[in-house]
Amino acid sequence: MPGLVDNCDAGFVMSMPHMTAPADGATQASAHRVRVAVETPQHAGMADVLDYLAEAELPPGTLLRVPLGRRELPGVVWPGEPSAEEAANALPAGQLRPVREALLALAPLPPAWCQLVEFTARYYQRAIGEVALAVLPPELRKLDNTGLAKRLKRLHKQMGLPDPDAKPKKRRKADLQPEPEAVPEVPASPPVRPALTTEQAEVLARLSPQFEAEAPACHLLFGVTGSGKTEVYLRAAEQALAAGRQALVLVPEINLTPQLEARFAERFPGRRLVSLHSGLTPAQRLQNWLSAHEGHAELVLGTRLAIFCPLPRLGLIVVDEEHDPSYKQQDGARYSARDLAVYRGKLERAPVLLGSATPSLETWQHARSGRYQLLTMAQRVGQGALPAVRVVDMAKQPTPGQGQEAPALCPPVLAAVRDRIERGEQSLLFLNRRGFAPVLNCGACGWKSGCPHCSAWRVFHKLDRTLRCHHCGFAERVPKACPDCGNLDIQPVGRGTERLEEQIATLLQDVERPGGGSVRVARIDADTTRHKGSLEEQLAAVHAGEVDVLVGTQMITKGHDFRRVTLVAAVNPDSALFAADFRAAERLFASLLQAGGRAGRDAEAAARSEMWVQTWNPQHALFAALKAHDFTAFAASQLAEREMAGLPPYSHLALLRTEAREGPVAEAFLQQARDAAQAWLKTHGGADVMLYAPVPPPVAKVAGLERRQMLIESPSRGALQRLLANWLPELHVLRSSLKGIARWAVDVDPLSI
Ligand SMILES: Nc1ncnc2c1ncn2[C@@H]1O[C@H](COP(=O)(O)OP(=O)(O)OP(=O)(O)O)[C@@H](O)[C@H]1O
Ligand SMILES: [Zn+2]
Repeated sequence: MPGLVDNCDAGFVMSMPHMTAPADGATQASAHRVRVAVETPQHAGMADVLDYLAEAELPPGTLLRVPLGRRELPGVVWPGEPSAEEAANALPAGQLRPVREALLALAPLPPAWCQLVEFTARYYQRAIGEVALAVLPPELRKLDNTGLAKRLKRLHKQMGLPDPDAKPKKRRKADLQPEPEAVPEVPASPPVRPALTTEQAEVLARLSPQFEAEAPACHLLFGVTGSGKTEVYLRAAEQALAAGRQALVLVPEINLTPQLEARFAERFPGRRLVSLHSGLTPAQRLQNWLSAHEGHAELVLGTRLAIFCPLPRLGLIVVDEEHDPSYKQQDGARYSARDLAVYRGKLERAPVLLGSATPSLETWQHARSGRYQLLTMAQRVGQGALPAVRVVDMAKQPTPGQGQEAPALCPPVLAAVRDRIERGEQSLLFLNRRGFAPVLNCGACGWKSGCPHCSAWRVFHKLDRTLRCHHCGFAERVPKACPDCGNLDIQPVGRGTERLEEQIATLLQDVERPGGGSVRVARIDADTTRHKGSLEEQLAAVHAGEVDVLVGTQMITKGHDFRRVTLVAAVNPDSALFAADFRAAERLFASLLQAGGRAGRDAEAAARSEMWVQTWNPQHALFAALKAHDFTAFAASQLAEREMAGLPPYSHLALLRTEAREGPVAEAFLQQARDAAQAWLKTHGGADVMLYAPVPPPVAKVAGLERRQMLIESPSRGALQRLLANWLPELHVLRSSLKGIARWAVDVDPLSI
């Protein structure tokens, strides 16, 4: 296979666009050769660090604009020497094209940033240039020196800093380290800090020395819901800041950033805090990123993309809810921000704090083996008890009449909700499925609302009367009659949050609130929160007690510190129990425990707080662990199963996915890829790497393309990585030899298979 790769490279070298005679004509003897990471088209099989000529020596990390073919692209001067092979293939200076513009207004990206990007590219099997450019703020890639200087000027003005123009540009080259920050003025009244609980104090006592350690460790803060993990993050950040360093705090979802931002802003008045997530305007995102990169921002809060934010004085990385699947990027370089946080902490000698009440089994395993330090908080703050978990056997509930659907809530759960309303407390109903009904059905001919482009049903959304595919987005107005037989009576089957909200309002219409008036039911999910600020508004109404029953998807079960909720009900968790995916149980347990964790956070109401689970499988071991709030027991049983089955964390996985118009074409691609891999393994000794047969994923067709995937597994991460690095370049060639392959991609450490 290496032979094939070499040939392929050679073939492309001949037609490499940047190799054509220098159109720009400039090849002065005084020019300097620079290695530049650019986004080369992947299918071209080109190297992604290319040589160019610059008028002056440019420090690694300098952002530039370079010509590639007929285009002009952003690039980054890449550190390190070319490999022997690259050096042998290097072009004579006379054939190199000159750099168009070096963006010297921006301080070079730090070496640690380049190293993080390079590691990401290697590990997730992408090109360096692709990763480097993809993780920069999109706005930055468009700017030239003038535009950049303007942004920096604006930033400095906002921050009350001296005008950057006042300083000579030379600073950039002479002094790559940003200048130390002046300590901002601290306002007269310091913020109120609660006295630490015993457990918080113990955890922080163990964490403290890490801020001075030569090689700080990675920690798992394993704290039950409501144990006050956020307070630990705040105190840890305080220490980092006191040492003159910057703190990076990651949260899984954008919707968790505003409340965290508020808590940090309140605790750190006068300190510079910025957020980084995809919900910001491009200009805001650039501004915040610049502030972090220049070393002004002391606290950076963000979602997974923030892991790539350059921080010259990084002194702490917190990953809240570290188990959350949102930390895994789902396209391009499919990186795990949680895993990169661990790498980055080591690289930049910053302590890492992973927090969760239900750690991922990978992290849990590392904590048990001593690779991570385990910090435990088993008690809720201030006498708060965890809610009593009640598992309802749905098989024992009254059966609905012929042709009727069972009510959304069975009698005991409904009674419990009524109780809460009568006491003026809140209930939270958790259903992880949005829309009104997952499918419409014609009773006369059996027509169902399938998506014409996907192997999936289209979901009925009642509010705008559409049928919407949640896979490809295809939407149409709901038909008045069955498209096949004309029957007027087409019925929704199953239940999403929209329908649940409606049914709950009906079920509770005879209930009177203590203050008078009818019950107030609200819903929060991706559909009700599309507009900027709407989520905050809706959450504020819940916190203010203007809602009696809140219906929602997992959006409402994560992280929120609801003080009035004393009942949480999981309306229909069963579907996840039998999902084919090996992580389904782990994920369900985490989401139920998180959901339950929203109840009884107020000590005064904790004793009467409950979590109800409606299930047809009450005997499932997962519910026993949930009842006992026993993550440890659940993890032990899951780990035993994983070990037997040779699944993570006992093995390492990669998933090769491909899409084509025709299923057999996709299969043929994977089959040939598999043969090639096996041939490589045979000659290079990779007996411990296992290649499975290509299979369709659970939803096999999306947007008109057939999907197939192939699992690669090995107990050795190194062996798996070696195979991928040698094998994937060949797939670019294979793809061009097969007609009809739309795309292929590899997912290293996939979340689901
Ligand atoms: N030492 C303390 N004294 C008093 N109140 C505290 C203390 N620490 C935390 N709290 C309060 O306890 C509540 C729960 O804390 P927090 O939200 O940090 O819990 P958590 O562990 O992050 O929970 P979850 O995993 O559910 O998000 C918050 O209202 C917080 O203000
Ligand atoms: Zn579709």
